[in-house]
Amino acid sequence: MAEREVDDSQGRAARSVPLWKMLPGLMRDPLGQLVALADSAEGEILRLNLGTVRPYLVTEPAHVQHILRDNEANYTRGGQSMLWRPVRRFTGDGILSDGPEWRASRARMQPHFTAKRIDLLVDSMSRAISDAVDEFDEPARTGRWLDAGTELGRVICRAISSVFFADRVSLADQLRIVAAQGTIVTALRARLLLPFVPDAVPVPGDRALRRAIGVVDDIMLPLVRAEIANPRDGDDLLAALARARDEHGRPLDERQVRDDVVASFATATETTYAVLTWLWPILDAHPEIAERLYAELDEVVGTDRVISRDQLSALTYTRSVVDELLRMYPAGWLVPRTALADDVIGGTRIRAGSLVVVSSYITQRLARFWDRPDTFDPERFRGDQSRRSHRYAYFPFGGGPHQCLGMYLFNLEAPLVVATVLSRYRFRLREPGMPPRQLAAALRPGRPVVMALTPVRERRPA
Ligand code: HEM
Repeated sequence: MAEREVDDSQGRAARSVPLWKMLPGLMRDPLGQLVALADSAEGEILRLNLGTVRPYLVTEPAHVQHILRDNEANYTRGGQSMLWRPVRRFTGDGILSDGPEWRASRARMQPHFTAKRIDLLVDSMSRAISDAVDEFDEPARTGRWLDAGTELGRVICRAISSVFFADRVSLADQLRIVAAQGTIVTALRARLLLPFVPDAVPVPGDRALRRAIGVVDDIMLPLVRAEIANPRDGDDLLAALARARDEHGRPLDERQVRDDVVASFATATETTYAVLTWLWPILDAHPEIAERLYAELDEVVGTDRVISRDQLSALTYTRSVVDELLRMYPAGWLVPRTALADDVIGGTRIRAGSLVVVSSYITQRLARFWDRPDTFDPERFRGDQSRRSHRYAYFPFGGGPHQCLGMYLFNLEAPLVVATVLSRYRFRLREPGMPPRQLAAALRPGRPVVMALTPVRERRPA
């Protein structure tokens, strides 16, 4: 199955895996095949031979740490990197790029997303989520089917919009942006799967991508222009970036503001939506875990509408369910880089200019680091068991200087959404069973998750 390249320079050459030989399995279950390959390599770095593109597949936690943190300067997201080049058509050259533009964006945005800053949002976010979840009362009474993804999109927008644009973008426009992002994520699949095709050569999805970017720009650009012309005092990201100055003391141009607000809103909604949509089929498939979760919610939240800070801290099982969701379905499953200079990792030589692929999905399912890796088991994240063998055996939010900016936001928002919905309603899926995984920029379910809700009990008046 694998051949070793001949190389007499420093470090040994990576074992080359001719992926075309595995094509039938790869077509059926690409991620499953890559996990099996990584398991059999026992930590060795592999070179996946896809013909014109030959990425290194790096799965060992210590090697992941080398790329994302210890020698991160050698591994860039800039240039022609897989995933990032097509993503930048939508998000521009700011926070999702690399080099000086990224550094400047990160420095401007970081203060908005610190643990301390996010902690101040507990009460307002909990209220916003409660108000959004109130809208399930009617479909729960009538038994109407709901698309979990669409409904979660609405709840998530209500939860986080104040962080991004105060009340400047209506819920309807936010939902149009979220829908356009869905089109973009899917339209980018061809570029993701065909990283060697230059931008000038059209691939399926290009037209849908352009149209969807147009939808976002039609909403955001006039707004950004108006904010720059008349800066506000607000502490939302849009107001702050519209007031910001670059290192020469000049205001940012409208493109810079648009790119960073759009990039962070898109990553915030897309990832949260993707992870939480997996929750329903998972709970449906594991009634004992669902019961345990309901018991905690019953005890801690009871009939309260708005979850308090103390209640949130007491929701430890809910937290573990979310952590385990992030292990098995990490939305940011693919973290590619391009090596700038030759390097040696664990004795294997990495050649300058080549693509290096790190994947939380693969590492978080390695049998050497995870007992029963394909079993959903929140107990892994409880008490003593939560001690990891290696920091980078679990890295749903990446690591090093590019570590997810929204980690604290997600860690606040996700348990609040889960607890608010499931303390009030039980659900029934229209189509039981786990959906296939859609390999797009985020790891989404490959079919809609449709469900009906029923109220747990009569609600206490507000
Ligand atoms: C389930 C939730 C989320 C997951 C799994 C996730 C995952 C990730 C990962 C793996 C990275 C590292 C990318 C890299 O190293 O190249 C990242 C970066 C990033 N994430 Fe998240 N993310 C999530 C939620 C959010 C939220 C809520 C926000 C809202 C602000 C956000 C904003 C960002 C941004 C702006 C970056 C780029 C940071 C940088 O390069 O400096 N993410 N995320």
